Amino acid sequence: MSINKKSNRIDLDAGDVLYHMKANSHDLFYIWVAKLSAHRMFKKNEAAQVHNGFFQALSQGTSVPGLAQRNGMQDVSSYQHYHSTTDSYVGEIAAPTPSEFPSVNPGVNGKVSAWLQQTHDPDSCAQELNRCQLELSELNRLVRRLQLLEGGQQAFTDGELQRIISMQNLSLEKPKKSRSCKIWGHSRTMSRVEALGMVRQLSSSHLNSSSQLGASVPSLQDYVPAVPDYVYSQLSPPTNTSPEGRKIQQDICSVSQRVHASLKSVHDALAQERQRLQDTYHQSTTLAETVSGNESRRTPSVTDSAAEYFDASDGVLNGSFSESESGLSEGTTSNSEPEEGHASATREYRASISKTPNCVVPKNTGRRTTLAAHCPDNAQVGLMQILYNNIGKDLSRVSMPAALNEPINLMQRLCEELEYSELLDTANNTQDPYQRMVYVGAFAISGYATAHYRNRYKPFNPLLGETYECLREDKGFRYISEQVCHHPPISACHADSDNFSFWQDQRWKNKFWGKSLEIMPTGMVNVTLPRFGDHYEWNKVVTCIHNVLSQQRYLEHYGEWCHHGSGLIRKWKTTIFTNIYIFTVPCESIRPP
Ligand SMILES: CC(C)CCC[C@@H](C)[C@H]1CC[C@H]2[C@@H]3CC=C4C[C@@H](O)CC[C@]4(C)[C@H]3CC[C@]12C
Repeated sequence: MSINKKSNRIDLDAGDVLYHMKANSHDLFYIWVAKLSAHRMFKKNEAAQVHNGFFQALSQGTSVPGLAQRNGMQDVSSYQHYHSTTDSYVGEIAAPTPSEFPSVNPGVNGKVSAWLQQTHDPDSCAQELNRCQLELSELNRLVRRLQLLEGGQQAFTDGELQRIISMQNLSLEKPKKSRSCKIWGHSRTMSRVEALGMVRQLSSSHLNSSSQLGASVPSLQDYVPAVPDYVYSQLSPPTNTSPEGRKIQQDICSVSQRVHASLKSVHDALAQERQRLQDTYHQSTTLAETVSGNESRRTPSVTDSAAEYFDASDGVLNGSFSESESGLSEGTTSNSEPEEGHASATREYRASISKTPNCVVPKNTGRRTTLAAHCPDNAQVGLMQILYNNIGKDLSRVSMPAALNEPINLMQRLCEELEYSELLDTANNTQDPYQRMVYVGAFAISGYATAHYRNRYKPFNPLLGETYECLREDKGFRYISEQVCHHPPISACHADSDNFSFWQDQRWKNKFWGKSLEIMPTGMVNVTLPRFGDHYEWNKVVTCIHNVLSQQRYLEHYGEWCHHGSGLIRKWKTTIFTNIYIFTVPCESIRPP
């Protein structure tokens, strides 16, 4: 979690998802921060506690608290303790010392806690059980009311029971073809005394005090099966027909169904967790067989960096790290394929637009079609190790191996945002202002088109004062840019053509979250269309490099994107999930008077 007091912002890294929240007032901000901190502390303790339970269970070979319920309720006391601590939001149990679990090393402990932290909703079971307890109290109340209604008797005494049994001529012999006996699994006939004892216990102790209900649940389950249906049902023949009685019966029915549903969901959740635990266990044992000596490696802590790009340093390659660690092995060869595919698609597209009458595209520009140098294979670069060695440091000061770089700098990369400048040409030749806006909007997101293929290398950070110029005769524009600030890095650029002018000065802010890296651009992008005198302006969305250290690296672009055009003001809310879909929702469209 990171907070920004000035802007009342809270950023939360929840593993797969990053949440960005902004409180409307300072008070609200402080309340949120206090609650989130309390929650985080609680979660930490809870993880330590459950973790503790798991290891105790593993080392002692007993069942886990909570699961114990299903395994015959032997461990009810520990379950209740766990439950009560989660309720009161107090985590009194400290993480176990390594000596408590001699068989488990700290690395594994850390992994298990991390695993537990990722559990979908660890306290949903506790909530569900709480709800269940309330429902059972309600059920108890309803049953008692029904009893009162039916005869004003709260519980059966020995004498009363005997009287009822003799009066009603109840049979304590098991009926031969009874189906109910199958349900409870009884194979012998009960004696009169046994039946009376059980019914008495059931009626007096378990249906009496609602406050004890939680504690009595296990014994209720123990006893209820002991009373065969055929005896119990005969004790209270369905004589009651009053509307209130019927209503209570209906309520009992619906509350029981809810209890059943709650218990079922708890059961499902626990079964799911069990499965997950099993899977993780299998995975880690297979991994442990292939990778050795990983104990000392920890996940890097979340570091906040106001800086952006790392200067490259040659020869810092560390070939000793495993492929899985560097996260760059996969796609080394396959990566070229999509690049090629993309290049040929681009060529085809260019060929198709060159046929359009509007565009005059010189066929042979003499420009190179590929970069002079190939990207080196950076599969062996141990990013993890580099980050470990620099935990807590400002990442902008950390030297990164040049093998991580593509052979272009950031200003060149920014020039690629003009790859689909035909959209602006078309906009400048479109009469309908709304259509123009659409073309400009399409151009604004076209800059992200390569994001899917380009997530393995980073551009070089330009030096202060470095310039880059690009003449695109084929597209009819010229582009110039300069690095105007080194710390923080700010690149300014300007492009001109007959159909448009384009300029931007972007400052990049980075946030490293441990698993992902967020790039937050600040500054506006501007486009003017000379034919109509339109001026469009928009901000850039956040680019997030997910799984920055692993093989499943992918880029995601998200955020609110406001797009203003002269004559029209349109706000778009845009979320772009690279490789999946681009989702743009126009929020407002106002034509000023
Ligand atoms: C080498 C590994 C570890 C990291 C790779 C980082 C790559 C994917 C990062 C580093 C710099 C990033 C670029 C920085 C700035 C911009 C401009 C923005 O308007 C669109 C995204 C874009 C173009 C980013 C795309 C992703 C990017 C290229």
